[in-house]
Amino acid sequence: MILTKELCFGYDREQQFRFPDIAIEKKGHLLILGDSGVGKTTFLHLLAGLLTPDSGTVNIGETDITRLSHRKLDKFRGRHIGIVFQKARFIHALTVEENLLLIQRLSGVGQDRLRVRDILERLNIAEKAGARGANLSEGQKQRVSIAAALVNNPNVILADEPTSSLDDKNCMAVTELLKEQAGHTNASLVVITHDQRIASQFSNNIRL
Ligand SMILES: Nc1ncnc2c1ncn2[C@@H]1O[C@H](COP(=O)(O)OP(=O)(O)OP(=O)(O)O)[C@@H](O)[C@H]1O
Repeated sequence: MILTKELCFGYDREQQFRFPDIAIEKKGHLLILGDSGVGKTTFLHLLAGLLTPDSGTVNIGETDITRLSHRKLDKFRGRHIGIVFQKARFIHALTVEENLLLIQRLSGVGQDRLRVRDILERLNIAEKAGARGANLSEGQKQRVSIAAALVNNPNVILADEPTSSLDDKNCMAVTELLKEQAGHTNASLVVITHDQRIASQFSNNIRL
């Protein structure tokens, strides 16, 4: 579950953002639409605890993440928040499987090879487990990015423009996949985008 209240943030004094309150239950989805520059990524980074608000709260389950120390927040994020970045972020010297195992180890949950295999199979990229980043297509990189966000079974999945570089067919498939995976792990899903194509796939959406 994710709940925000009266979130305000400014990179400087000139431009202050005030975000709408959101409340998403387990297995709930929210699509956040908005034109370029309105603050979508900023909002997502506040939800992920990557930025600290000037005021307001972000509750994930019972925890107000705005009150955690940096160290506790890093640990909390690793265990409970999965972020699908627009561009896949992984270590190219390692294989897909090694990258996912590393994410598990760094988050302190312990390595679970079966979970890694399972998530790769569900995302239809199991045959790429031994491949390195440079040898993957854009669509495959996108799926690895989703696998990386989901490998620790997060309570909240935050996706930053997950479909912007995809064609119509893959765009629909990735959105469905995110919703399906969120349902599978009882997670709350927040997707931010300026991609109007996916608006109809979400019954719950707001515009910034
Ligand atoms: N690190 C930063 N320092 C200062 N200003 C920033 C920083 N990051 C973003 N901004 C500014 O904050 C505003 C909102 O940026 P943000 O990336 O949140 O928008 P967005 O809606 O996600 O845009 P886009 O759809 O183009 O990615 C922009 O005017 C941007 O220039």
